[in-house]
Amino acid sequence: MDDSEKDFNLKVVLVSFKQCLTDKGEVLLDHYIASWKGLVRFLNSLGAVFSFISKDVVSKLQIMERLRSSPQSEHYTSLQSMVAYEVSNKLVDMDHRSHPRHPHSGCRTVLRLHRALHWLQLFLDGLRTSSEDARTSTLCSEAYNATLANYHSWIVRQAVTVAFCALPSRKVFLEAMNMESSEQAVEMLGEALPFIEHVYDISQKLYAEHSLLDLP
Ligand SMILES: CCCCCCCC/C=C\CCCCCCCC(=O)N[C@@H](COP(=O)(O)O)[C@H](O)/C=C/CCCCCCCCCCCCC
Repeated sequence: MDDSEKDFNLKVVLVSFKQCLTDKGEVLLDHYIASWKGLVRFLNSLGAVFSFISKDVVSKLQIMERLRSSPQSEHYTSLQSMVAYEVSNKLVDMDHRSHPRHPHSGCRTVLRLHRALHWLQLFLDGLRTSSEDARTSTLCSEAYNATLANYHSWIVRQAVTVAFCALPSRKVFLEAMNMESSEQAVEMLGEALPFIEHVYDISQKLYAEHSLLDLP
């Protein structure tokens, strides 16, 4: 793991998902983007084998940041306002088209990150509940096969499987969280996971209500 990440505090990143949520159950995009930027920073610390993943996430975050700084930025303060604006203005490609008219809509872009958040939720819970000798590649694969793999091509799935082999041990992962001990790291995961789950569940319900879960 890259030494420059020694000051990386994953707790700040994971708990930052709590800041995404308002009392009214909105998911704020600025905090959502910031949380993902923190995850990318951790991903980059794992080495170049994950760069193809990191580049994809960064490209999606750049799309969202462009929308947040555009003349329409007021419509992109939350996932809820984004969905309402893009759906009502027909800015979302709702079916499988060979030449999408809105390949970089916020709804489509966030959906990819939303699916990845489900992977993260399952992976972190696996890390939290698994035995000390559990293989992180297995934890990652199980979470991936239950989530993102359903939306990826064969070639992406193969590349991901190879990348998983480069993952550090569970012990190294927990140490990377810069907590006092593995036990405290596991405890922190237990504190942070509900926030991630809540963001995921609200987003899932929002997308399902607007039939956006299968955007091409
Ligand atoms: C103490 C534990 C801390 C764990 C923190 C982990 C931080 C992980 C950071 C990011 C997670 C992965 C994000 C993956 C986003 C994938 C988005 C996606 O599905 N993109 C595809 C679809 O986009 P469009 O083409 O439709 O625009 C894209 O086609 C695929 C790109 C290739 C990358 C996909 C790989 C997914 C791997 C998921 C497992 C990541 C393992 C990271 C190792 C911890």
